[in-house]
Amino acid sequence: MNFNKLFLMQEELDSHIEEKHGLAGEDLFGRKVLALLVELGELANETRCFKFWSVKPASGKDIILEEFVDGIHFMLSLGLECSYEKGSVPQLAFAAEAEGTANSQFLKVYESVLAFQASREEKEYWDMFAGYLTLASIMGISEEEIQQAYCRKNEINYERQQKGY
Ligand SMILES: O=c1ccn([C@H]2C[C@H](O)[C@@H](COP(=O)(O)O)O2)c(=O)[nH]1
Repeated sequence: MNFNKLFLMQEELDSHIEEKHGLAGEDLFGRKVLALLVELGELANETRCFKFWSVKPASGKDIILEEFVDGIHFMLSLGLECSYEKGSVPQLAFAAEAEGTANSQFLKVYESVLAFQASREEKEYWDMFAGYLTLASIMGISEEEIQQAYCRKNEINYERQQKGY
């Protein structure tokens, strides 16, 4: 996965949003952490993986992908807040044989987001990211799909800003 390209795209989008909303130079860490947790909840809701009381199926792949890459946006954005994109990006082994259920992996990712929030350390940052990619793997989402869906949503985010979102 070409993270350098995604970090660059995220940096441009974030700058655009911050300028537009007069937030340049402001500490947005806490708000971005909460935004990420909310996106995780939205994604979980679309998968319906925890809804043992319901027989309705998960949403379609496009919807799941869009929610998934909303989370990628905020993860990249948090990395930029902490300047971790300039460090050497660890090799993220895309979990080809991810074990566990989506439900248990969602819980692990929530935990890792909060661990990163508490420490703000680079190791915790990449652990969180790797856990999220493992979740993708469990859900049958490929690297290629993540890249494509990220680029598509990144464009939509610009359009929304132009339309006064
Ligand atoms: O500083 C920001 C703020 C928002 N977003 C993007 C990430 C998600 O793709 C989308 C979330 O918007 P909602 O649909 O949740 O409002 O906005 C960013 O990339 N950077």
